[in-house]
Amino acid sequence: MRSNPNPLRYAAEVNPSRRSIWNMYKRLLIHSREKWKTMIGAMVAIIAISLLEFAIPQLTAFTIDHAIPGKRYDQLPWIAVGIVAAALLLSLFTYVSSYLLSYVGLHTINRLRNELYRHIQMQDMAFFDKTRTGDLMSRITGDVSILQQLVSSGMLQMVTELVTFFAIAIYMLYIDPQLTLLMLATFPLLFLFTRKVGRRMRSSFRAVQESSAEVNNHLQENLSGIRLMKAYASESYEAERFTNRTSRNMQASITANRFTAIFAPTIDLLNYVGMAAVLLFGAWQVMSGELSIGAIVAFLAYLRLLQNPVRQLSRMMNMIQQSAAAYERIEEILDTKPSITEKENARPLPIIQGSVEYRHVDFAYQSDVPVLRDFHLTIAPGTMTALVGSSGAGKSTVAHLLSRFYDPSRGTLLVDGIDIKDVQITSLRGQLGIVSQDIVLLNGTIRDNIAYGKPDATDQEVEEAARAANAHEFIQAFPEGYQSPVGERGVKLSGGQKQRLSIARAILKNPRLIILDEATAALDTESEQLIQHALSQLLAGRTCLVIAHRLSTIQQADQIVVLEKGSIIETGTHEELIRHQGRYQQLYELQFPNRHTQELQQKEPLPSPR
Ligand SMILES: Nc1ncnc2c1ncn2[C@@H]1O[C@H](COP(=O)(O)OP(=O)(O)OP(=O)(O)O)[C@@H](O)[C@H]1O
Repeated sequence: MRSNPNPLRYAAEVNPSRRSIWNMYKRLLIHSREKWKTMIGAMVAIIAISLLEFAIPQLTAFTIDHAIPGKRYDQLPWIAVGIVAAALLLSLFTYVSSYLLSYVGLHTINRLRNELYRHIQMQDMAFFDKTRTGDLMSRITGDVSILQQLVSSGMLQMVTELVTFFAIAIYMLYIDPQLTLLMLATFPLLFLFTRKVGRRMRSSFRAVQESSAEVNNHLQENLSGIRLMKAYASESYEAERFTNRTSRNMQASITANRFTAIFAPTIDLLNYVGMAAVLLFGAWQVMSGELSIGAIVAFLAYLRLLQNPVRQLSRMMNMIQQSAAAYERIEEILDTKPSITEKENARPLPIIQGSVEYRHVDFAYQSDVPVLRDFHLTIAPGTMTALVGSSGAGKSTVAHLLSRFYDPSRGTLLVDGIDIKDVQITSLRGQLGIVSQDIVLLNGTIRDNIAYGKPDATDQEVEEAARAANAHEFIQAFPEGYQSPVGERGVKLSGGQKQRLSIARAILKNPRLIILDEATAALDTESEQLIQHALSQLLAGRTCLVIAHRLSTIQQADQIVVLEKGSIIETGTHEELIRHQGRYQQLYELQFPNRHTQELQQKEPLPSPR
């Protein structure tokens, strides 16, 4: 099998990319495109805010330069009304822009989160083999939420600050180019400083997010395996491991905060240097009569307005870098392409009869460790084939290939003579029923769980399937019957009851092909009989591939395939293989010492196994 071309990277390998901030904005814009009208509304409000912020100092300058020297008492009320009106409009537009941008932001983030979820779902099993659930969860929840913070409040602020900055800078250049250039002289330094610290900041934020994903992983694994932890009384051991992880997370946060803490005072310092220069030079110009007092007061007010966005932007740097680090982790998933994909011209698999052929199949999970070698097997429609062999021989792998969870590295797999790589994956899996020993019950009612493969099933169909699977009686015994909740917070079911539910689920789906991963755990005789009866209902007339752990249940199989180290070493019926006295007979002897073997040996020898 091909190894995943783009496995997710981890902290140590991370080198923050220069492009990720732009990529982040690009993707956010793509997702916000749909709401362009709202964005235009918000932009109009932002421009209005900038104009109003610009108008207020103008009124101050007018008061100082004209109203006061000319003793124009009549103008004072108008100036006051003007300032209050401008302030009212400013509040109104701030509210409008803030609401509209947060609306767009939340919408954008929602779309991004859904895109990410869909992309994760599309990944092949090799991706899930390599990636830890806690890590994926922290990317979908934690990292996306960090971006949410940027989009909902930060983007508004950034756009407002940038518009204000340019509007004021242009106006000031027009009023007094010398003074403005003097003031702007510190800005290249600011830019260089931001760039240098920004990248280091991002990798430290990245480390924070990686370590918090580790904390998530620990929680996810521990809480879902709480019984194991309690059974082995490993609480203090796990608590210590948890403390180590949270400490690493804390250390990473401390480092990241150090950068944040250096940042703001440095920006302030550079701002004050600029201000001192303006003040000295401006005062000198006033003294020499080149500039009015009103102009210098207004200029200083603009300077504050100009420095504000810079100060805000520098504070936001923290948020931007944190978001860029989060975005890098999101992008890694979005850039991961599944290796199991449909061909462009894939067609739906027609309703099948159920013949299966593995044609000289080789397979490896990791390219240097072969798992199946030249595996060749033909299964006739409506028959039962059992796979037996030592643990790790490759039995489950044979079944995984049929579900197209993985693709063979060589050879082909045909269903009804059609290469499964040529058909749409959903149409293949739609005709396949899997009854596995680790039964997954989802949060929902018993009915939802049975109807999982056929959501439009009627109540009658659900009940028929449950009856066929010997599950109806115990379901009825619950106070809420089919509507009883199951899953983490639902009714508690025994192992045998869960198995019967999963058989009912498969019966309702009515597939032509069944993969049955037999339970290893022995059940009590009554449950065993109920399950065997349910299974016989399920298997009747269908093609069935059984991964057999207990040889008692497969003696009626049409063919038994003995696998060792990924190759078939014997094939035949139960009787044929017992007579052959090979590996199957050994396995059988191990499970049932002295049973049948002697009896069969006394009969006429059967033809040799194929
Ligand atoms: N997802 C995986 N990634 C890497 N190696 C795997 C993976 N799944 C199985 N293997 C390896 O492939 C080999 C065959 O595994 P498989 O599960 O098919 O054996 P099995 O015969 O079904 O075993 P068992 O009877 O114990 O369930 C084993 O060596 C196993 O370690």
